[in-house]
Amino acid sequence: MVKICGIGAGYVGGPTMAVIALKCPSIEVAVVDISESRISAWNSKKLPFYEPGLEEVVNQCRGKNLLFSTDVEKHVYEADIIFVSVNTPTKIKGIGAGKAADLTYWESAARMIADVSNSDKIVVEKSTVPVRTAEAIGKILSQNSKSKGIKYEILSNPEFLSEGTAIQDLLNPDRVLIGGNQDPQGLDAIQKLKDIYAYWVPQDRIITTNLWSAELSKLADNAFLAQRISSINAMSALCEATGAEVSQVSLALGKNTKIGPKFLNASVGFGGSCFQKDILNLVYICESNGLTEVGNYWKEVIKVNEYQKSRFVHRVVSSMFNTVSGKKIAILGFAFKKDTSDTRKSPAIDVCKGLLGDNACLSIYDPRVTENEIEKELCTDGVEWEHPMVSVVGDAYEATRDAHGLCILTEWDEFKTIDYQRVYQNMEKPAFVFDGRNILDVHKLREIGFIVYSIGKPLDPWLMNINVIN
Ligand SMILES: NC(=O)C1=CN([C@@H]2O[C@H](COP(=O)(O)OP(=O)(O)OC[C@H]3O[C@@H](n4cnc5c(N)ncnc54)[C@H](O)[C@@H]3O)[C@@H](O)[C@H]2O)C=CC1
Ligand SMILES: O=C(O)[C@H]1O[C@H](OP(=O)(O)OP(=O)(O)OC[C@H]2O[C@@H](n3ccc(=O)[nH]c3=O)[C@H](O)[C@@H]2O)[C@H](O)[C@@H](O)[C@@H]1O
Repeated sequence: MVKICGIGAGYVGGPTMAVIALKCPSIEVAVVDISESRISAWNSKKLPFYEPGLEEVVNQCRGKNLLFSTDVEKHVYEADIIFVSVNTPTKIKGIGAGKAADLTYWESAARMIADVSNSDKIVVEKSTVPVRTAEAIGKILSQNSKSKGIKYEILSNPEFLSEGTAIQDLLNPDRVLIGGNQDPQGLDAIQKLKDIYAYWVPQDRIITTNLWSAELSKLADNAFLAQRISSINAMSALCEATGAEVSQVSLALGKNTKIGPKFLNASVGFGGSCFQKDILNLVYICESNGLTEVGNYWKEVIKVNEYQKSRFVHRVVSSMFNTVSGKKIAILGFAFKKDTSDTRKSPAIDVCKGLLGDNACLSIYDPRVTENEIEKELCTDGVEWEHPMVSVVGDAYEATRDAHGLCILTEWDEFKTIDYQRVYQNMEKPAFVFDGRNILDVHKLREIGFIVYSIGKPLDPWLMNINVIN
């Protein structure tokens, strides 16, 4: 029986390994992590994060051919194939700080693999890594196992799932990308990994390339997606200045088959743990290769994203008579997108911090994010949570009661069906709505009496003559 070990039980490692276990009943899958709390959550009824469909998949396989353990060494020792899905955050200090990927976790996993292994292994890079990481990992593995005569084959098999739709994405991927050495051993390893995916993925969706193309394709993929969002967000600012409507512009663009309709929703800015970190990493790689202009090109994607978030905060403050000091503002949605409990790099963090900087009182509601998570994100730099200006509440009506304004920061479906008439009655007047996700019906809200700002839509007459100073 083939044995797989997945190192890293996070948003990628957990769902990916669970789907492999589901689709390959004859393969034993062990998911290991150094975090005891993560592993005990995977072994409990309440999984470590919310992801639609994940619980069902885990419940079908856990205790059969899927197990979660902190006994990292044992399962690495026993495995034929090791998937490494550890975190690769942006470095916060030292050379390349603020841009380069921090490969500490990866290197420590590689050294541990070399230490405990006693048989040949295929090591699969699932984490997103800088191009040519496989070369470094290969050296660490081979140099540290020389005396044992073990052969390692390294494959790059980047993950393209999106949070909120991870299970669907894994069950029915657009494509699976496998990069490997183009020599007989490398091609043999590629075939072995292809055989696993072939249990459920059609052959023509499994693409094979050399190692460096696979590693770089993942960074390019995220950079292209984020670039589309920054492009439409840049257009949204121009729409507001000219009377065009960004959703109509998106529709027109999306009907061009050369462009396509996806990733054209203007928003308060993109979030999530990866877009920013992967673009910064790409910029660093460009600069390290002397390609300053190329790096500068990609940097602009992040700059526009920062601009979009601060533009939103300025709209809120300037619309409300240039002061939000002491005013209650309801924040609806804190996750970085709907259908996830993940708050990493959520635009809500910067918007909340911006409003708190202007002394607003925030009442925050998110259907899936806990108070603990919100506290962790907002209380950086040793700030105490006993923040009299922030409260986390259990529903949208409570959040909006006696508020002067409400901000939609995540596109949760339930925010579309709130009784806005009731919300209006219970708010201070004039009552403001700032829709950072363009999910509400602006005309209906205006009929109720709200003053409405919706990203990239024609401005409310109230807001027309207010200049946004950045
Ligand atoms: N979150 C996402 O949607 C996607 C993430 N990725 C990439 O996948 C990688 C992982 O991302 P996430 O799952 O979001 O991160 P995560 O932070 O949720 O999970 C990483 C896990 O690895 C564990 N870990 C770290 N070092 C370890 C070691 N030496 N031994 C055992 N466990 C160790 C950590 O304790 C943590 O639980 C990153 O490179 C990311 O860029 C790729 C596609 C999608
Ligand atoms: O490497 C990764 O981590 C993953 O990053 C993204 O997935 P994810 O961040 O989970 O979610 P997305 O749906 O891409 O959304 C990212 C952010 O962009 C925002 N967004 C997305 C689409 C859009 O049209 N407009 C927009 O503002 C979302 O609200 C969210 O804040 C990519 O879509 C995945 O292919 C990739 O595997």
